[in-house]
Amino acid sequence: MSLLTVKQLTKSYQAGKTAINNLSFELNKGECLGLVGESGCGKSTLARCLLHIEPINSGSIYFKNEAIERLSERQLHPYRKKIQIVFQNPSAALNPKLKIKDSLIDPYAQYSKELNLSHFSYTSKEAFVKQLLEAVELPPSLADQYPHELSGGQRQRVTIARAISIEPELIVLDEPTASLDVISQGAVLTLLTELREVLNLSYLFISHDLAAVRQISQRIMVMKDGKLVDQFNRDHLFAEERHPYTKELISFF
Ligand SMILES: Nc1ncnc2c1ncn2[C@@H]1O[C@H](COP(=O)(O)OP(=O)(O)OP(=O)(O)O)[C@@H](O)[C@H]1O
Repeated sequence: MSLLTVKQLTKSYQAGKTAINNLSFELNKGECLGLVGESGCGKSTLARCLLHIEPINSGSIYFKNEAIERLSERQLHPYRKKIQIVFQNPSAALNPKLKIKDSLIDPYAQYSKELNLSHFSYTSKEAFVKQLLEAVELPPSLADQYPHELSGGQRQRVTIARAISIEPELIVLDEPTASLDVISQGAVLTLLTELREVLNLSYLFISHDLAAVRQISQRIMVMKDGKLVDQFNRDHLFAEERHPYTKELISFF
């Protein structure tokens, strides 16, 4: 079943730059769909358009067959809790003045009246935060610490915990491991894979790093200059019919 369908999406910036050019794809429920391409090809613009952080010029975005690209902020409200995003830089995503427990509770506090959680359960703030920290394999003692007291990898786990706290259906992961060292990267990718299975999540995993995309995704899309140039199952990455640009990315492995 298609969870997210994008049809002929185009986004130009005022400066005249076409960042996304007639892009179409489908993301199926339960899958991790990878999007790879070099810096400046339009990956983050796509993430921002999907989340309505940027307006689009033309095209359609369907979430479970409902067109969401022209919805007002009020109409979008129910979708905001179903689609979460994790950004590259966890330091920018966490308020430095808030303790980890207060950042973690924020989405739940916002949507508590509409939520029907099946994996997590809310009995008290402390207990809920403990469950979230456990889910991302962090010690409960971090709840009372501030972001600057955590490592980069721990901070990214906190932003992941926050994204999963309201049990969304789709998470857009925009370069979530790019700011981490290789060991933390691998551990976060493994964690994301486990969480997808346990929480029945779907991911759009965006990265310039083909190795990371290959590790976590079932299907892979390749983007160049705002266009999709290739799309295939992970097992077909090294197939002869790959686009020359995909082969170029493989050569950097
Ligand atoms: N706010 C903006 N105003 C004008 N042009 C922009 C804006 N944001 C992005 N662009 C341009 O749109 C193109 C796509 O940028 P985008 O950030 O989406 O690429 P990216 O693939 O995510 O790159 P990176 O991995 O470096 O973040 C680039 O040419 C960029 O300069």
